[in-house]
Amino acid sequence: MKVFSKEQIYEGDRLTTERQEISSTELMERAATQIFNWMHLRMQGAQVPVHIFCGIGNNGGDGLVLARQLVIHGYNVKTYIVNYSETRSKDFLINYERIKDTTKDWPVVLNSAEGFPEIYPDDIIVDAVFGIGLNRPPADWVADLFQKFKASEAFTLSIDIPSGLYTDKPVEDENAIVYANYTLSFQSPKLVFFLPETAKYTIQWEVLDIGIDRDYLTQTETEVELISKFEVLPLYKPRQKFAHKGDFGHVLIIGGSFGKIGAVQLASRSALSSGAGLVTSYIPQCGYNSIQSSFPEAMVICDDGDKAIKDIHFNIEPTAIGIGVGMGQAADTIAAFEAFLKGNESPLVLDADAINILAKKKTLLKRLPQQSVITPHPKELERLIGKWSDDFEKLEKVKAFSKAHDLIVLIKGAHSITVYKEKQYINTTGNPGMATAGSGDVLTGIITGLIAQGYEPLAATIFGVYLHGKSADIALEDYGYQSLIASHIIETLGDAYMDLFKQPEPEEKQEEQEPEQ
Ligand SMILES: NC(=O)C1=CN([C@@H]2O[C@H](COP(=O)(O)OP(=O)(O)OC[C@H]3O[C@@H](n4cnc5c(N)ncnc54)[C@H](OP(=O)(O)O)[C@@H]3O)[C@@H](O)[C@H]2O)[C@@H](O)CC1
Ligand SMILES: [K+]
Repeated sequence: MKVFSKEQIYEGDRLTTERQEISSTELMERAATQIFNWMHLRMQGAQVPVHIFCGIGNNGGDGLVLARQLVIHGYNVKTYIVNYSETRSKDFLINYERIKDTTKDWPVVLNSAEGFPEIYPDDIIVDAVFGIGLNRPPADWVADLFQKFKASEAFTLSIDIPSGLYTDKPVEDENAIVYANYTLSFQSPKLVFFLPETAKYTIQWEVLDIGIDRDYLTQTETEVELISKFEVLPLYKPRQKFAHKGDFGHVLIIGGSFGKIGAVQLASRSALSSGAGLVTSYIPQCGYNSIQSSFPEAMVICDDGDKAIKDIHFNIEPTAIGIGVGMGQAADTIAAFEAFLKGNESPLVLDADAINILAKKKTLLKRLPQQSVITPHPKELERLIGKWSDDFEKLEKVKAFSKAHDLIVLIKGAHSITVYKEKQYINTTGNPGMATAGSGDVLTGIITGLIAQGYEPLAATIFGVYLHGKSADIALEDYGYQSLIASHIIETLGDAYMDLFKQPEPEEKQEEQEPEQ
C-alpha cells in the first residue's frame, strides 16, 4: 500500500473533485459518511454519549458532517467547536450551517479548556480537531483539552490522524497530541503511524476508501510503501518442476567466534530453510564439531583461526554471502574482513560485527559490491551514520547513506524499514516476541538465502523481512511472546511461505445463501 505525503493527499483531493466534477464539500460529505458508516455498523443505534470535537478547518468539517449524520440517525451526540483560530475553512462553514439546520442542540464553542464537558470512561470521543493541516504547535489550552481527552479514559476515535501529530515533522510537545484508540485515515495511512516515536499515538488504524481518483492513486509514485502480503506476492519466484538444487544458489555464511558459533548455525539454517540450494558455514575451528553435529545439511569450511576468524579463504563460488554474525572484532578478524572485501565479488549481506567494523573503518564502504544489504539494529546503525535527533532525521540520514554508498539499509524495529536511496518500504509483519537472541541472525540467513535463489537484493530484503516477521507471527501462536526463540522462527518459515497462498477465511455466513429445500 502506498503511503502518500501530505502534499500528494491534497493533490489527490483536488484532482478528484476536478475529474469527478464534484465540489470539495461533496468530497467531504463522502469522506465523513464513511466514518459514519464505520461507527453505525458497530454501534447499531446504541445511545452511548458521543462527544465530537471539531476544529475549524476541514478536519473539523469532517467532524461536523459526522455529527449531523449521527444526529439524523438518532444517536446521542454532543458537538463542540475547538475555536483555535478565526480562519475557518469554507467547507467547515458550510457544514456548520448545515448542522445548525439539523438540530437545536447547536455545537458548543470552546475558547478555553474551561468549558470542557464531563466525559465518562464509557463515552466516546471523536477527535476532529486537527488533520493533516497542522503546521505549528497547538495553543496551550488546546493541548490541555487533549490532556482532558486522555484523562477521561473514553474511547477516542481520531479522524484522519490523531490531532497534534504532524505528518512530516517530529513531535515537539508530547502533551499536545491526542492519544487515539483508533484512527480512521483517509486515502492513505500516514508515515507517522509506523515510526517508533509516533506510532504510540494511535493503537490501531484503518484506511477508509473515499473514492479518490483511481488513476491518480495507481500512477502516483510514493517514497514510502507499506509491505504486506499483497505487495510481496508478486515478488515470489515459483519453483519449476525440473529444478535442482544448483538452481537455488550456494550460500556462504561467514562468522562465529568462540562462544558465538550458534549465530552462524542459525543464519545457515535459515538460509537453507528460505530455499537456498546449498549452504556452507565458514567458521573458526572451535565451531566445527557443533555445526557438523547439530546441522547435518550444512557444509563447513574452517578458518585457520581457532577461536576467531583470521584469514578468510575458501575454494567455492558462493552465489551470495552473509557475513558478520557472531564474528567478533578481534584485530585478526578485522584484517581478514578487510582482505576479504578486497577480493570479493559475490553479493553481500552484512550484519552485526561486519557492520561494526565498517563503522570503525568507513573507507571499507567503497569496497562493498553495489546494492549490498546491511541489517543494523539501532545501536549498530548509530555507529555507522552517527546520532539522530528524531525519526525523521534518522530516515533522512539513512536515505543519504544508502544513496552515497549504493546500499540497501534495513532499519530494524517494530516496523522494520528497508531503505534504498529515496524509497522506504515499511514491513507490517512481526511481533514483540522477536526481541530475542539470534532473531537478527535468522533474518541475515533468510535474506542471503533469497539472494542466492535469484531475488534481487532489494526484493530479497523486502521479502525476507516480511517472511521473517510472518514466521514469527505464526510461531507466536504456539509459543507466546516470552517463549518464542530464534529457532522457532526458522521452523515456521515453511508456514510463512504457505501462508502467501492461503485463501482468505470465508466471510461470516450469509443468510440469503441458504440452500433450497
Ligand atoms: N485528504 C482527503 O482526501 C480529504 C481530507 N479531508 C480532511 O481535511 C483535512 C485537512 O484539512 P485542512 O487542510 O483544512 O487542515 P486541518 O488539519 O483541518 O487544519 C485546519 C487549519 O488550522 C490551521 N492551523 C494549523 N496548525 C494550527 C495550530 N497549531 N493552531 C491553530 N491553527 C492551526 C491551518 O491554517 P492556517 O492558520 O495555517 O491558515 C490549517 O489549515 C484532512 O486531515 C481530512 O480530515 C476531507 O474533508 C476530504 C477528503
Ligand atoms: K484528527
